[in-house]
Amino acid sequence: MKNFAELGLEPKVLQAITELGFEEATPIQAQSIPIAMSGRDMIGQAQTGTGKTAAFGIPLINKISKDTDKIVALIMTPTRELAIQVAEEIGKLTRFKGTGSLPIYGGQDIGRQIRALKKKPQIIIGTPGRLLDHINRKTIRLDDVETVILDEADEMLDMGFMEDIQSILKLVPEERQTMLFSATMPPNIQRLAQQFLKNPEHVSVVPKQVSAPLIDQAYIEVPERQKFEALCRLIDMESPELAIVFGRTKRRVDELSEALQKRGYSADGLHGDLSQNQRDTVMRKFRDGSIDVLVATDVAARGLDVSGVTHVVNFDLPQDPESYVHRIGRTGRAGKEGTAWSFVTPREIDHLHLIERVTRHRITRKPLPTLAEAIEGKQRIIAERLMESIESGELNEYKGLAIQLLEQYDSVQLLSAAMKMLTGEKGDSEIQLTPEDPIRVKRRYNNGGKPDLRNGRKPSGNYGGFRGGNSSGGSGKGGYNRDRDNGGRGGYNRSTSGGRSESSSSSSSSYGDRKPRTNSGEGRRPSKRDDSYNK
Ligand SMILES: Nc1ncnc2c1ncn2[C@@H]1O[C@H](COP(=O)(O)OP(=O)(O)OP(=O)(O)O)[C@@H](O)[C@H]1O
Ligand SMILES: [Mg+2]
Repeated sequence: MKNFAELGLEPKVLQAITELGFEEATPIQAQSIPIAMSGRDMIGQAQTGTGKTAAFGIPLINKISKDTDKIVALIMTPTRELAIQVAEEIGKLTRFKGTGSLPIYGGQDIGRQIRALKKKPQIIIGTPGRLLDHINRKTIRLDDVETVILDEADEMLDMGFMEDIQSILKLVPEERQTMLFSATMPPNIQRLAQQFLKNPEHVSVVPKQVSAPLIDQAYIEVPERQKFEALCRLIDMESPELAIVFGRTKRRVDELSEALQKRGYSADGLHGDLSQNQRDTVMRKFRDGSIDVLVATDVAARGLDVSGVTHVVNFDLPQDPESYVHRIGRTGRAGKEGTAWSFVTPREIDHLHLIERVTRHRITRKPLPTLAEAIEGKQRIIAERLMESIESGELNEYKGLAIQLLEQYDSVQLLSAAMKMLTGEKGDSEIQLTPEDPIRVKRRYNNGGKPDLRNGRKPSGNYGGFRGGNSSGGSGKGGYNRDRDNGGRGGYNRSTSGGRSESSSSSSSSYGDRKPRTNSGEGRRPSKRDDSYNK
């Protein structure tokens, strides 16, 4: 583990890191920062939630001199939400240095962006489509850009941004530093790297397993028709702090979030067909904890960093094993533990085995939570809420009536009735969701071999597969393993308590939907990508 102070960063950057509560550099940070500071091009791969944003953000900010009013750095991300989230982290890191930065993404009023650009930010964080729009309008000039960062590069290419990225990169002076972060290294990423990076250093934090080790993974075999009941029981039993439930299609997400609300859960849905405003509102509520369950399509699978997400539920299995890794990676971040549950219909068991094979991780089978477990979980929460209420005081105005009631009824009986009401039972009204077809194993995976997760081709070159995949071309060491058994958290710690409030400032989240890889519903869109995210 490396201390940030050993990396030779300037004091104002170090101060910002301390303020963020980062104590030690994560492995990807410890390896990337010195290379980035040397000015070399680089390619980085590491597991979800291990701090890749700061791995490029810290050296970038360290490098920028304050006296310029030109755009000297460009960060590209696949979705609007990520542009905003990365901009926020950059904003925190530039706090003492005062470097200006601005997110530029589709769905936001372009006039407003043009006005903000007049304030001369030095770092632009944007989605490719909207960036190109500004470049064509000449409201963004790239002539002075010295550093380019591609975050989630494979995802950007998957979404059909290859041409946009190429057009943008061609406009950046050749004399520059380029850093590319990607989960996978399929041939098209390698081509992009060959075309635009100069002799890049590979940094790959190679895990034994593909997914983060702090995520407990389980599955429940459940018929399609019983999934909703299973979800309610699971939520009751586990009482997550914050949970993300992934559904396969937009219709599914709508139906599911509505059904959960009907049953009294504090849930809301997120997908690419919602208006920008609705998406902002849902994300803000989720970040500040005023909703506990976010039901989402894969739009929320990548990069999203919300602290306090203790549970991820795959209500529907994802099509790709890779998507599974990204989805569950929304929990178990920054050294915290998390739990991932997947619902698997009997016909999807093969698909689950495929996910296990590709991720090299066994997913434990667990029984459907029983009604008794669900009720017990619910009651535990109610008891906690009652105790919190007692501690908060302010009960005086209720006391008179309480005394009266106690004269009439037994205290246990009274309290039980109150608890029953508090469980928010709105009756177990029969809820039926429109069934989804089971996922089938794609032929390309059926060879029992190790598939290239993107292109159905064997990985070529030194590296393939997931972030930090099975073989690495990089200088990766033992990876980002936190050894639970010896009680150590070999990982990294935040000194501040973190918690929800930390991210609650990120009010204006917005998403673009990704090009779905599903075979139904939103997957049927013919276009290469959903232009709503960028334009
Ligand atoms: N050195 C550190 N110490 C403690 N926390 C950190 C450190 N670096 C980053 N974090 C925190 O870890 C969380 C995850 O970071 P980040 O979003 O950059 O992960 P990522 O590797 O990009 O994940 P993904 O693959 O999902 O995009 C963030 O909340 C970030 O603030
Ligand atoms: Mg990231």
